[in-house]
Amino acid sequence: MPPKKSKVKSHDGSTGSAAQKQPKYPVDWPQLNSKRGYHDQNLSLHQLVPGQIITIPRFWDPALCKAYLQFLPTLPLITTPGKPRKGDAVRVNDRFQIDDAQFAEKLWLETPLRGLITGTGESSGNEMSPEQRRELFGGEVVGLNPNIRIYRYTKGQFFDCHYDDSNLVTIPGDPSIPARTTWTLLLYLTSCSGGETVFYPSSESTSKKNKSSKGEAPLQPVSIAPDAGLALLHRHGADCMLHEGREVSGGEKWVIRSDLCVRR
Ligand SMILES: O=C(O)CCC(=O)C(=O)O
Ligand SMILES: [Fe+2]
Repeated sequence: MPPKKSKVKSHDGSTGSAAQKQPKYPVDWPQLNSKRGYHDQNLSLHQLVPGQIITIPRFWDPALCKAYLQFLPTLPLITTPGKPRKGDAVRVNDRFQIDDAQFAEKLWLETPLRGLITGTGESSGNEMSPEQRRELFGGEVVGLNPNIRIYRYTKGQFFDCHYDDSNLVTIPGDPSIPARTTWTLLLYLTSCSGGETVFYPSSESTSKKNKSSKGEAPLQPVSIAPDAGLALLHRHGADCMLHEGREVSGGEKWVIRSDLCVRR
């Protein structure tokens, strides 16, 4: 059953909350090049809902997930303050948020992500022209949002239905790049019970991209179960699908969140 849509759209609260201050120290993230490396993994983009949801199974290997799962609990995660800001979705989890352009760049350059997104490193399928890639990702993808979020959901925690906003960001460098976020990146580090990320397609959000038309049977929710190493990308901003992170019923769900950025 799709959730009731409230009159006011809830947002992901990604522009930051006054209740959560930015840490001022550099974070010593574990190295991204795990022993097994990425090159022999036959990674590719899977368009689960064309133009809306893409998955990359086995994006991170088990050793890399493990290294991060040992490190991330040492960060000062903050349990959701009781009341969301007006217009923000109810999110009940533990979160660490930081503007870390260096780490965002590493995630972009030192993993297969750039190759997969720009088409220079894809090993199978998805032969797309540069124009098709621009159309799909909303422009020339130049990197990831420096705003990195780490989520931990334990039993009973969830992220209620919302839409993710597109934000204007600057990717530092020489020269720096003015950019806009177009797709959300969620990287799951664990598998767990419950905790699925569920999307509720509407004919408006999919008709342009998915050729569904009015009068067809109601579109079914699309559910993605957290799976260690799986990356999920979904379009956000004006064409974002309503979605939620369902309640975790067993184990822990750990996620690294950033966004694809296009040049503006
Ligand atoms: O944790 C999830 O499954 C969803 C997270 C999400 O929707 C968000 O970060 O905006
Ligand atoms: Fe979201």
